[in-house]
Amino acid sequence: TAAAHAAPASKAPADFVALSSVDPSIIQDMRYATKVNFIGRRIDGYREPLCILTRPAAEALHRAQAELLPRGYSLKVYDCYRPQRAVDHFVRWAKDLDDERMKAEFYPRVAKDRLFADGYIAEKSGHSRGSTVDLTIVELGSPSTGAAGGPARPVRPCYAPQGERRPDDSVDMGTGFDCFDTLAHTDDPRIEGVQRANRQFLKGTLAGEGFVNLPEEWWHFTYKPETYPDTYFDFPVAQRSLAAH
Ligand SMILES: C[C@@H](N)C(=O)N[C@H](C)C(=O)O
Ligand SMILES: [Zn+2]
Repeated sequence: TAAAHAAPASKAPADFVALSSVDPSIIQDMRYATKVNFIGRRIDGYREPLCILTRPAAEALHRAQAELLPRGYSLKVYDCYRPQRAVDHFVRWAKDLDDERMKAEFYPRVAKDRLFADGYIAEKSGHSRGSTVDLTIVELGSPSTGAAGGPARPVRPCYAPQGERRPDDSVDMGTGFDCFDTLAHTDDPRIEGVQRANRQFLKGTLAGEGFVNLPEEWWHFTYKPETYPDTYFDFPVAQRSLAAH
């Protein structure tokens, strides 16, 4: 097997693009640039709430979006290219077993020291290779929720019914984004009816454009073939990291 390459450069290669330059209609709700995520702090390396991807992955999302818009739906991305320093932040956080500030919402039923072993977070992530994306589907016309905004509310598990868990304009996928729980497994048999149909709608639409789903997470997809199948980039998430800047 080919060795994994680290890429320390502070700039992205020329074939990385801002998704908004390829498709401005795809909604962006970049959780790791905010405190609304499983750590509860902004993640290292996310300088701006910006979706960056390799051009082929961005163009494939654009094709998927072109199928969804006439049907009254839009894609919404939660995470795209993820610098290695962000993954290192996840790893550091995971070792601090005393920090469970977001457990009650994001991983109530999984021990913190199992999150990597159970496949919910990776020490070497496909996101750092630039062709992996976390995303959902939004029905056009739904009131935008904005992850970081909204009034204070009681904390509820990410697998609580849609009307009880953290507000999100996503169609009902049965859990929220980054819900580290077996209920987030794409084909979990307890997910039925509209929720199962919504997961299949997302997976089927993206599969048609070359994306492969991670079975542990209904929201996680990798475009194949990857432009950089074994390079883990570390440039920050910022416009100025991109060649066109
Ligand atoms: C952390 C979550 N959003 C995710 O992307 N998990 C996979 C396994 C990864 O870290 O690559
Ligand atoms: Zn992911």
